Amino acid sequence: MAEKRNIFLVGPMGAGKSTIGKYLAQQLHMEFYDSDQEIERRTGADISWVFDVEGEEGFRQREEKVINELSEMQGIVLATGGGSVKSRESRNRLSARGIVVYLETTVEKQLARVQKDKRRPLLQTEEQPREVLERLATERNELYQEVADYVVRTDEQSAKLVANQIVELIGL
Ligand SMILES: Nc1ncnc2c1ncn2[C@@H]1O[C@H](COP(=O)(O)OP(=O)(O)OP(=O)(O)O)[C@@H](O)[C@H]1O
Ligand SMILES: O=C(O)C1=C[C@@H](O)[C@@H](O)[C@H](O)C1
Ligand SMILES: [Mg+2]
Repeated sequence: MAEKRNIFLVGPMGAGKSTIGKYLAQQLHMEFYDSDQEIERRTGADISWVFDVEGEEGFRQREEKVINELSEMQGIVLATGGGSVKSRESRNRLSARGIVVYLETTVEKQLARVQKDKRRPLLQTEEQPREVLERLATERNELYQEVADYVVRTDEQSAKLVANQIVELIGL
């Protein structure tokens, strides 16, 4: 039997990785995983708690381990954490083990989608959320581009329609 390809979604906070990933997995009858949710499941705590107790460095170590283990599976859709591409190891593993789709959006849309949500520790600082998101975009957009097989905009249509577009694009 042919190897079942994985689909890995990368992109910034509020791009829609978790939401679109679920639709995509439903449409393709694949299993859905989310690295943030997997870290929460394993620690029994939410992401903000892990950042508070272990620092971003501790969170990144957990994230790298979870992505390594999940990406070894076959036939899954994986929504990765927004900062996971900072790890060269994770970028290499994602590229080697599946089709990587970069969900691209604007800082404006990110703000509208995540501003009221208190679960993103990097936005719970003194710095204005817009400035944080712009800084992260400057640091990371080229990493998303580097790892991506496909780039799909998520600011112009609903999450369901974006999932349909991905199915057509990758020809599954
Ligand atoms: N294409 C879309 N159109 C409209 N709303 C969307 C779209 N995609 C996601 N959303 C909404 O934006 C919010 C954030 O989306 P989601 O949690 O999927 O982002 P994420 O990329 O997983 O972010 P994070 O990296 O922080 O986990 C959710 O409330 C979701 O319903
Ligand atoms: O962009 C980031 O660094 C993050 C994105 C989220 O998915 C979570 O992994 C966490 O809030 C950090
Ligand atoms: Mg998510």
